[in-house]
Amino acid sequence: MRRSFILMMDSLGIGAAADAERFGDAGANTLGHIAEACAAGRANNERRHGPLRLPNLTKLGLAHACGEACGRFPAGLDASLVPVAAYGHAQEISSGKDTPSGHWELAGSPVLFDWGYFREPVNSFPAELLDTLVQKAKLPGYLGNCHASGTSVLDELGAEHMRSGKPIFYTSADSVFQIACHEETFGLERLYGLCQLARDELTAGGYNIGRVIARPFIGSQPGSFQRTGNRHDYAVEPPMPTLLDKMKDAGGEVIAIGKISDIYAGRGVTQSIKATGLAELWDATLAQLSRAGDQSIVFTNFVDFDSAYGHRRDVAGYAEALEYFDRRLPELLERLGPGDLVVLTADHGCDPTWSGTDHTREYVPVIFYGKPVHAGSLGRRETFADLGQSLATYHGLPALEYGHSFL
Ligand SMILES: O=P(O)(O)O[C@H]1O[C@H](CO)[C@@H](O)[C@H]1O
Ligand SMILES: [Mn+2]
Ligand SMILES: [Mn+2]
Repeated sequence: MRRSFILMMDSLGIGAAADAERFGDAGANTLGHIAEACAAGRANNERRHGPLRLPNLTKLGLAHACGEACGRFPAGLDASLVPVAAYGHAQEISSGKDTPSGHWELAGSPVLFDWGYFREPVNSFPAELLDTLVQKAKLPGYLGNCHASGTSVLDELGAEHMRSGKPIFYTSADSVFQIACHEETFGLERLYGLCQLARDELTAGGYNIGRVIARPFIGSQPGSFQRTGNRHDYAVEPPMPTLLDKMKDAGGEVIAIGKISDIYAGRGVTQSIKATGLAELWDATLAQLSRAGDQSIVFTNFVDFDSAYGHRRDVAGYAEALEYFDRRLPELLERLGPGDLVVLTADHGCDPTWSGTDHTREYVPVIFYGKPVHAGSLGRRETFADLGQSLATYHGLPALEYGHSFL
């Protein structure tokens, strides 16, 4: 029985990529800087303190991969452990450092074209697009129309949104059109309808925008507003066939957990399972140990690293989340069958010590663990697609257009 469990640790970069300068990210290092802050006692909160404790991830070679990627072993982690998995780091060939690019490239479909972006910090969106949305969705107007952090924008405009019924439109350095609306006063279904309309208008208008994202929230006043797990991404489809497509076409299973199905616009997914928060994402993943059949890919996106800690520049929170992830890992590793493969990777960086609130262009970890894999260093991989190509090889699927298999 051949099965792969892909654990996508969203935003866990392990060192500035060779082309990071182009993104203003030379020197960024998500894992390295978190470890450094922890070791220096600068990442304490009510639940964690002191050096970063990741014994299980270190045993799999995460720290060694980071050391090879950036030339410095992450502070406080155990360099004497000999990794029991194949480990390395991968460079991204896609033009952007966004979530779809990272996920699609991993699956053999890099984004070699440039996305459209809304670059202006204020008045970011074209007036004709906004006018069309107001008119077609019968809106009383809109708020925002700027670059913003999705939590700060709620503190600034959430109350006005509740009073006026005007949706909050905002964007970031990513190719995104985000819409924040109150789940109760505006309505969740109405928000989804508005996002679908925005998706259609952006596609028809040739704006080349990767995603529209519904950002529903609850609460009654600034400071108490909270985004909910009903976030929904409306992505365009990957430009070429992916590992997921090939598995589905071959009659196998592709079980997408969390945001995965949204990110691939449903393409190649045979079953989509919703889960919110690291604990639920882990539970849903582990449940597949006894459910997924032969020739299946179980693919989980652990989004919280990115959305709850990376973008929020919350170093202690990110460290705490990594330690939680590390504690759950044995529940999977100890129950693997002889044909099970565990893959750990990331889609980009989001260094919580870096300026701004955007992603960072970094190498991502490549970790393959299981009986079919020889432990040891894989070194630097030229593209994330090497992961997908290796999985295609493992499952006996037709080759992907990009990537070299290391299996
Ligand atoms: O600040 P929030 O809303 O979390 O936005 C983040 O999430 C979006 C998708 O990755 C990006 O635009 C990024 O900036
Ligand atoms: Mn991401
Ligand atoms: Mn992000």
